[in-house]
Amino acid sequence: MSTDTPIRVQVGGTAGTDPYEVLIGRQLLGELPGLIGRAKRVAVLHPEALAATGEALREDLAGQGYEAVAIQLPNAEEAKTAEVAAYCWKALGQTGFTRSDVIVGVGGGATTDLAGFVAATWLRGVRWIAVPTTVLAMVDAAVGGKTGINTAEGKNLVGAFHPPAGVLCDLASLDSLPVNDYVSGLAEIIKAGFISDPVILDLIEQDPAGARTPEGPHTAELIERSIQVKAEVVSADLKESGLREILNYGHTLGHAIEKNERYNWRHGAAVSIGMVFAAELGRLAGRLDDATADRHRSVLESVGLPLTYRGDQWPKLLETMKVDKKSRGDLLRFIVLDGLAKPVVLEGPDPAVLAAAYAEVSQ
Ligand SMILES: NC(=O)c1ccc[n+]([C@@H]2O[C@H](COP(=O)([O-])OP(=O)(O)OC[C@H]3O[C@@H](n4cnc5c(N)ncnc54)[C@H](O)[C@@H]3O)[C@@H](O)[C@H]2O)c1
Ligand SMILES: O=C(O)C(=O)C[C@@H](O)[C@H](O)[C@H](O)COP(=O)(O)O
Ligand SMILES: [Zn+2]
Repeated sequence: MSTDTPIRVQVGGTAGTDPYEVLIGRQLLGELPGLIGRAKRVAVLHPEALAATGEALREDLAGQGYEAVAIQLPNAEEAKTAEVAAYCWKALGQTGFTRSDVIVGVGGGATTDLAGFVAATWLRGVRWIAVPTTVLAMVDAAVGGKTGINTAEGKNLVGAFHPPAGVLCDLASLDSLPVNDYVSGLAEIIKAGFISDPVILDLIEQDPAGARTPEGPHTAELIERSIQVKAEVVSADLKESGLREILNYGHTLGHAIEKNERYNWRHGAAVSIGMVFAAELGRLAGRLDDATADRHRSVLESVGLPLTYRGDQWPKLLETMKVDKKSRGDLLRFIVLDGLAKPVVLEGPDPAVLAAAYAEVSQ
């Protein structure tokens, strides 16, 4: 991909939603003023790990005449709490942040989820721009307008649908990402492959080692294809009244594992195990063929993602899954595959089938 001209993917613009663009390329910060528009104040929310980036951006915006403040957040999931949101609300209040001002979230998915949530709740909604700096945030978290925080009872239990005004994916930011975080993002890329675009799986299988680094031969294509999948789905169903549930493939168990690990695991690692579980569930429910189910294990393992979790945790995980957002009353619902790229909802599976699927991923 030429990195001079960014790739532009349009999201939304249907069913009364405002359209916005996801830009993929390098040196994209020049696009920010156009997105910020006539705001007087800009709040740059960034994680501790990107303190220098956040401050440089604040200075740059201040130099352009904006009243710019930087708000530093804890790294990773520690940012996705009610306390951190309240800290941001206080900072915005002290800055005199109005409805015409703009929030910029620069960081991984935890940062963009929190920044978007603060934007959704401040004055009942202000504009925000996502500048994702991890693979996972580029291909998934920053696109689609799901924003939120975790509670002790579960992942993302509090939140709002509040799409950004634009998303700037600067591939250069991936150079500083630790390999574990890079690989975590591959889980969502692989998810996009299984639910919608199998070329993604072919590209990773051709060169799994290359897929683990930003220098890999297919990095830009993998990111772009995954963003296309996400963009198509959320454009058709922003508020998850149907189709959007397919993006939750692997997340029913994945989120329960994250809660069980007190949010100390990376999201992609938990979703990886969740996808192996969902594949086994699909197979045991008589829907998914053996080859596609087995392909989950091989492709996830080839890039270094985990496939198994502690067997003795099943009763707790099952309890947590009951408050998954796809549940309806007492009915557990899962996304499974009816075949490659054919996601469907499996409602109320037999508890024995669920336990048998978990036995296949338990250590
Ligand atoms: N809203 C959605 O649709 C959606 C979709 C998928 C995932 N998510 C959420 O995204 C979160 C996971 O996001 P993530 O995988 O990006 O993890 P993350 O945001 O926790 O980032 C991982 C770590 O990398 C640091 N970091 C970020 N960018 C960096 C860079 N360029 N160089 C060095 N360090 C950097 C972060 O500070 C953090 O410590 C989860 O909370 C998950 O629930 C949301
Ligand atoms: O965008 C979506 O919709 C997704 O389900 C994408 C997931 O990768 C993401 O982790 C999302 O935050 C999960 O949403 P939740 O509603 O299950 O919390
Ligand atoms: Zn996810």
